[in-house]
Amino acid sequence: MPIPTLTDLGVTDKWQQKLAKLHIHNAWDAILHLPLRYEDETKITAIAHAKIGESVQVEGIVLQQEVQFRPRKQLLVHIQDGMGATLFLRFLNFYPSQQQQMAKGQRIRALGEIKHGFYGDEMIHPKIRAAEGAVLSDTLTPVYPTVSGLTQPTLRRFIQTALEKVDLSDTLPKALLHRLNLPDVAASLRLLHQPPSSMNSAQLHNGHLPAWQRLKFDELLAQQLSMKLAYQQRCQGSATPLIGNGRYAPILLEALPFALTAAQQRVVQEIGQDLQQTYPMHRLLQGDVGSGKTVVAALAALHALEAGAQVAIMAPTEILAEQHFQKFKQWLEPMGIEVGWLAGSTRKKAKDQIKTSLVDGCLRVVVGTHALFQDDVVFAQLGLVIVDEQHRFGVGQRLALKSKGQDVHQLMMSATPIPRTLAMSFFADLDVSIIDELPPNRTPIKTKLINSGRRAEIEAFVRHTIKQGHQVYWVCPLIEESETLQLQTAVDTHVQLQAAFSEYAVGLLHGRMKAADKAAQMEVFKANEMQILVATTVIEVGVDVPNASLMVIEHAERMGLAQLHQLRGRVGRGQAASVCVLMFTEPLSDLAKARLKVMYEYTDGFEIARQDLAIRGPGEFLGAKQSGVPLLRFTNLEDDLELLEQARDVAQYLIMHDQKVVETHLNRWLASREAFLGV
Ligand SMILES: Nc1ncnc2c1ncn2[C@@H]1O[C@H](COP(=O)(O)OP(=O)(O)OP(=O)(O)O)[C@@H](O)[C@H]1O
Repeated sequence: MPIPTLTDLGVTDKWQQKLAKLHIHNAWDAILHLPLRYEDETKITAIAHAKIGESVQVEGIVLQQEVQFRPRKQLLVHIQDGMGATLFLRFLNFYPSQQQQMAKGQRIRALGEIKHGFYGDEMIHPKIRAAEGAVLSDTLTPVYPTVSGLTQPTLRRFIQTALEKVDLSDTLPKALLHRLNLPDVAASLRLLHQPPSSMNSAQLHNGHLPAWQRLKFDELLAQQLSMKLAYQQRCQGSATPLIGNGRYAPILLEALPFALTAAQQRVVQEIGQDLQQTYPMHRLLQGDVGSGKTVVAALAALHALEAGAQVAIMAPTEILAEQHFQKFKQWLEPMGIEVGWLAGSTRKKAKDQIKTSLVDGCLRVVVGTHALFQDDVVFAQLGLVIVDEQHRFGVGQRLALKSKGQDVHQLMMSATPIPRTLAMSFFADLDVSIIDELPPNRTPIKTKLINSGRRAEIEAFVRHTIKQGHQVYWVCPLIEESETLQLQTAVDTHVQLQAAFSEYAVGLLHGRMKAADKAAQMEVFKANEMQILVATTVIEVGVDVPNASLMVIEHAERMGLAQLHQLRGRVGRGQAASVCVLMFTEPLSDLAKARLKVMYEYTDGFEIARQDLAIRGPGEFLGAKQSGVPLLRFTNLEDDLELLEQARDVAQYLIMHDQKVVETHLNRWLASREAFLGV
């Protein structure tokens, strides 16, 4: 049965516009609009028994009513219940009609929270009704999130009608629900919208309540089903299988100054197998900072090249793309493979040349930024796309890239470790390879938390580090003075450090510099012709200078965990013992303290990501808005891992054995635009 529209429910246009603001577009949306809290109008509480902080309904006769003008205009009503106890009702805004309703001698009911006031116990702005003829309701009264101009009774009426008109027969088989110990969906929804008076708010807001578990399960199941179907669809798609002939990869392995770690070997194999399939690879390569993803990407590229395909490597910033470009050139050109470069700042003539050689197929490998997505970049035979830091690219860009070559193989790399729960939930349509091992002989990075007042000590330590032959990053969060954020500018710091370290070369790198200037600074730093590099967070991702062993981060308290972890990962990449100094300025917020503590205690990216998730919640963690990652509405992934695992298994089972259930369940859940698809 189709889901009724709002018009079917008898909601007029005027109200539909209000409901749209609450993201309610049809009857199912209305049903999923769950109460914020509940009011108890099922009973009358004796004033003497009402506790401070409790929301109750009392009944009494008005003893006195008074409009006061100091300290501000307010209406004060004093009532007394049948047992002789009294209570004040206070209104800061009021109408003459209310004054009439609460005239002296009237018997009224007041519903609100009991507070301890100046005159004694009181309710502020309680809901008032005449006691005469009033009945007690059978169920708790839901209070919904609403918008101005849409009152609770009106909204309640719409939702009530929706509950009556929508076919709430269960989408899941009884036996399955029984096995999972979940209640039926209609009962669950009715319970949350109209709970019996025997329940209280705490019980109703407990996520472990069977009714909540059922909604969460349904939501997770719908998510898992649609991702699995997307995955199936991909597996039915066609892509050119890339069969490597072993011509290039062994040459690179031979030339590297190190042997691959076991983890690198494993993921290279996983990728190699994917590339040989007739459907497109969508693989996410995860590895902590410095775990050696670049060489894995290069081996994947060589595999595709051996099979005669073209390869595009894309990074989110020019500095990172440039670095990949240099590495790929260094590794591939000795084998006679030319590597092209295409970024926003590339001059038109050079761009045109690259484009021509991509379309005629002479150029087999190109590295660049999102400039690679432009419509006029056409490939003769694109077979593999490698996207670094994939979470930084919008979905739109990824799709644009997909359209470059019919169903090309895609390898996405991420140094932001995604905790298992999130990966399982949101990347169920991707295959994931994890490099869970760092190259050998790395000395763990030592993290020090130092108050910015102790700058002189830090400078002494910088000098000591340089004397040992190593280099230093000095990171400042902003480049310009901002009144609101009194952050020290990188430009100022550069001047200061130049003065303090006049015997050394001190460079500067910030986001407003031209790409070529940035690249030039990096080159000088890499060659150790510069000992200190003052930088904004442009160096956050991917910069690889193994000789740098000290990182100083100013105003670390202002940065997020993922960013700090990425920054810290710029050191500890060689064999020297590395140190990361997190400078902070007091006072510290609780959040800042929590973050700095995590940075001090953990170095493992996955553990930091887990902590980050716990501190910020999945929404912010994933940066849903930018990444377009769909979010769940009822489920809290940290608490509901078990449900997620069940939903995953059930989804797998249903897809194989019960198409009908899959269809009905998805039909219902996808009807809500604001459900997990979140778009
Ligand atoms: N198996 C290995 N043994 C020793 N060194 C390695 C190995 N693999 C990579 N390296 C070196 O480790 C450093 C880090 O590698 P790479 O830049 O690929 O890291 P990454 O995973 O891309 O990290 P990030 O996300 O921080 O950029 C590089 O200098 C690289 O040459």
